Amino acid sequence: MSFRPEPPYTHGTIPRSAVLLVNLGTPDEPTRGKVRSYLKQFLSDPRVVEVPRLVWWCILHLIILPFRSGQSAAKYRTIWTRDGSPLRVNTALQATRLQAMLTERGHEDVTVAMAMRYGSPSMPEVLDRLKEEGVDRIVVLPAYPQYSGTTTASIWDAVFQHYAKVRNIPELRLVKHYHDHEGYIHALRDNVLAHWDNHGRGQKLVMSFHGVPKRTLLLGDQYHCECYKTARLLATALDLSQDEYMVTFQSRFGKAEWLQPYTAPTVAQLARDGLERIDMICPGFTSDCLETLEEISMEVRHDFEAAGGKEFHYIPCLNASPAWIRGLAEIAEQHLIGWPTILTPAQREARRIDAERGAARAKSLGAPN
Ligand SMILES: C=CC1=C(C)c2cc3[nH]c(cc4nc(cc5[nH]c(cc1n2)c(C)c5CCC(=O)O)C(CCC(=O)O)=C4C)c(C)c3C=C
Ligand SMILES: [Fe+2]
Ligand SMILES: [Fe+2]
Repeated sequence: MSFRPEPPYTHGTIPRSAVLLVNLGTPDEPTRGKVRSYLKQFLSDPRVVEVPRLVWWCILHLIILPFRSGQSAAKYRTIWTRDGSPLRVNTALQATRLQAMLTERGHEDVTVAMAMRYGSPSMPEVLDRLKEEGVDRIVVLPAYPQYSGTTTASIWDAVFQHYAKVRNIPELRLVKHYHDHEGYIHALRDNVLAHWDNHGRGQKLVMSFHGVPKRTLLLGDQYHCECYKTARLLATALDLSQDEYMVTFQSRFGKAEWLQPYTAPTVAQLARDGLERIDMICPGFTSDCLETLEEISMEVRHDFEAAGGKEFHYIPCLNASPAWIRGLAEIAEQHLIGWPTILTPAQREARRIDAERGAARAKSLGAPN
């Protein structure tokens, strides 16, 4: 086996640290072809679908991809923005703002980058770029507050698969979860309070999390418990009693049982029970995406109204809200601890000389200015 080529090693360079924000991924365009290739990569991941590979290959290629790609593309078209998929736009903005926030907090020697587990910018592409930039310490920060084998662990798989082909591996720290982190809970609370200030308050706050097969819970995945802990902490921060909020699970895929209660039928039942107004928040998604903007804010809204509900309020995700960027900076700082992210004057001077040397080397190799 041969390893990937390494950039030349120079004695005395100060390695940089990086925070890599990783989200799920999204198609490049809302077309059948692009959605198909995205779904193919996503749904071929054995962490996401735990069905024997040969059986699943047939189901995926003969049923799911031919039928779902066009249907999903049509849904993506309803949420697409001028700048592209909301998930990618929001994640990119979070990375830019996190970079600024960390610099403001004194961490001048940290690069913030973002990558997608499926699709682009891909993890191998971004990890290679960080190496070229002289990064030798990386905090991998998944966009998922709650740990799940289907999501967080799959990001780690991608990290390990990439570095299995690399000779000089950077120092790595993997953030497992932050479902109960103060910065995260406070940012959620601020979001809800801001919504209530502007639009008044509903009779119930429904907290909808992405579902996973129930089997994964029975086999030891802690995701379900972490969703409930987030919900409890948010309810406490908002001073809600038990009957003022509830937890549901959305986005069921396939015929197997997933975590219950399912969001859509539950919300319809609330309307039939006489609730006129509900507020919905999706705390497990840190960026708005297809699952929040289309499934919740369009489909579930329709289900609630069709069952007699009057007012359905969707509270947007944290996205790049100042409170959440502060929360992300605090989470990143806790994992950057001990790494030289704040330079001494001597290191700053050494870094300047490094940069000059790098520019001179690039010039001698004929790189444009
Ligand atoms: C097939 C099984 C799936 C599991 C298990 C699953 C878990 C899971 N997903 C997210 C977050 C997101 N999922 C998104 C889209 C999406 N999810 C699945 C399937 C599973 N997810 C599919 C097939 C799709 C694609 C859309 C569709 O065809 O329905 C997204 C949005 C992506 C976007 O482009 O906007 C997110 C985010 C979590 C957090 C999770 C488990 C905890
Ligand atoms: Fe999903
Ligand atoms: Fe549990």
